[in-house]
Amino acid sequence: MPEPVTRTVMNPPGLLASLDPLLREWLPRQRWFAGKGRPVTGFTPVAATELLPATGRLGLYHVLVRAHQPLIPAPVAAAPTPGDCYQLLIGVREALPPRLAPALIGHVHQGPLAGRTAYDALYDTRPAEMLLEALRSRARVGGLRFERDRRQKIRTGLVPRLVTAEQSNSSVVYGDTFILKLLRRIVPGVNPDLELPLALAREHCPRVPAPAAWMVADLAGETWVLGVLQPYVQGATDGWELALRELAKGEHFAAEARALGRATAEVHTALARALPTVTLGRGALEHLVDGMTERLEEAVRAVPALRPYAPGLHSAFTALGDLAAEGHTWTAQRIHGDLHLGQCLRSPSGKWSLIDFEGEPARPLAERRLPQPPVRDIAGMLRSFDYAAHSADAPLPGWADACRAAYCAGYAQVAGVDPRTDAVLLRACETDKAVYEVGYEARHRPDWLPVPLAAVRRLAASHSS
Ligand SMILES: Nc1ncnc2c1ncn2[C@@H]1O[C@H](COP(=O)(O)OP(=O)(O)O)[C@@H](O)[C@H]1O
Ligand SMILES: O=P(O)(O)O[C@H]1O[C@H](CO)[C@@H](O[C@H]2O[C@H](CO)[C@@H](O)[C@H](O)[C@H]2O)[C@H](O)[C@H]1O
Repeated sequence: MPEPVTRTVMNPPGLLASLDPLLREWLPRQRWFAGKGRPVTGFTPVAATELLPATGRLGLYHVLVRAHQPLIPAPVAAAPTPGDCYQLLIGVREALPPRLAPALIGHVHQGPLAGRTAYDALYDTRPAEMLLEALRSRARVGGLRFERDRRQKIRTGLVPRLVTAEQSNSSVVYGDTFILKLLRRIVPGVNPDLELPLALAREHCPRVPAPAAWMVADLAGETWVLGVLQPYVQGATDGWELALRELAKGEHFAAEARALGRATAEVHTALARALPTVTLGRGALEHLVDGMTERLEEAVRAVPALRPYAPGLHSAFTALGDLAAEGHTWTAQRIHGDLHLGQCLRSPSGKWSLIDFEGEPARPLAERRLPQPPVRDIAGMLRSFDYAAHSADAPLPGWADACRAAYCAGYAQVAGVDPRTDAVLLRACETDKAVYEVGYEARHRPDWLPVPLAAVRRLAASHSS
């Protein structure tokens, strides 16, 4: 039985001074670090809570820290503003056992923790168990508040393991029953990664695992969402893996794409019931077009290889602006915001679920919570089929086109409207997504840059022709 969190010391003295030089080195190397390309020059503590004192065999600290990054021109598009706040769970031991070697942050040489070893405690069993216990028992620990939906039973004794897949955040699976996503870059306010799954649960939408518990910090009159616990879809394969597997076998994926289209439409329909929808008139559409144009300009500054295609890409946005000027309107609603094959899980029985409603991680929270035309999500999925086709060792001609058509047809079956009939909007959204991907890949995975760049070339040519 994991012990509940019992001891809290807010802002333990000297903690950050001990860790500062180590975090400067370690933080930028983390996959989930959002400020890539600019050095970290220091930290401001936002809140630190001692969960276990370092006097014992294991010291444990929950730390919210703002990373200082100098204001130099950002190397790629949509770089976050300086001073992003990160959530860390830091363990401190005399020495690390070999199983925790990948978790090493460093050996502390100064301050009250000098002589000890700091590590990312999410890799460790006991700290992960303590988090689950805190969620189960609705604990309050300093400024940390753990909440749960009492209708979902959370058993004790579930064995934790850290998910090692590439992620924007960090997740721990408990006994193949629950998965806790700890958000890494955190912001104050309502987080769509909790808000939307809760809204969908209220609508009894079976396509999204309903939050079982969540963890927040109450700081200076604001609530910061720190983590969400959801039922774990056992034995699931994500759409990206599955698509690549089928491609490797030379198989088509249209039937699954159609099912994914239906699942997306079910989620959109439920979101439109659960949360307000709005009509986007001329002003709002001009704003949308301006946003897409700015994003393109920013991406061109950051990735000069985009420059020759900018006029062709831009024409997709002006075409949308022209329709708005003619008086066309669109309905907007809350959407997923960053939908791609990796956000779709297929259970062994063939049921598709959608996960990760955080939206595009680099966008400001307020923007991520705005109602959007649902075609934005569809554009994301269409791009994803293209990504998969480009990532295959042996390309299958027509594979992506067949998936794209089947996905739209599946969507139309449920939603009653085929996204392809909205060609100008769909094209603008797909172009915007490809531009976003160029920025994303340049920052996180430069080797992947050719994939969205190939799409950019195609999209630019189709707009200018
Ligand atoms: N409810 C779930 N059931 C099974 N696996 C899940 C579930 N939620 C997330 N995962 C797995 O964890 C990974 C990361 O989750 P995700 O929400 O996409 O995190 P991030 O925002 O960090 O990318 C997913 O790719 C998926 O493999
Ligand atoms: O899953 P996240 O919320 O972290 O989303 C980010 O990372 C994705 C990659 O992991 C990125 O998606 C891009 O690559 C996918 C293949 O790995 C592809 O299926 C997507 O279509 C493509 O956009 C996503 O853009 C980014 O926000």
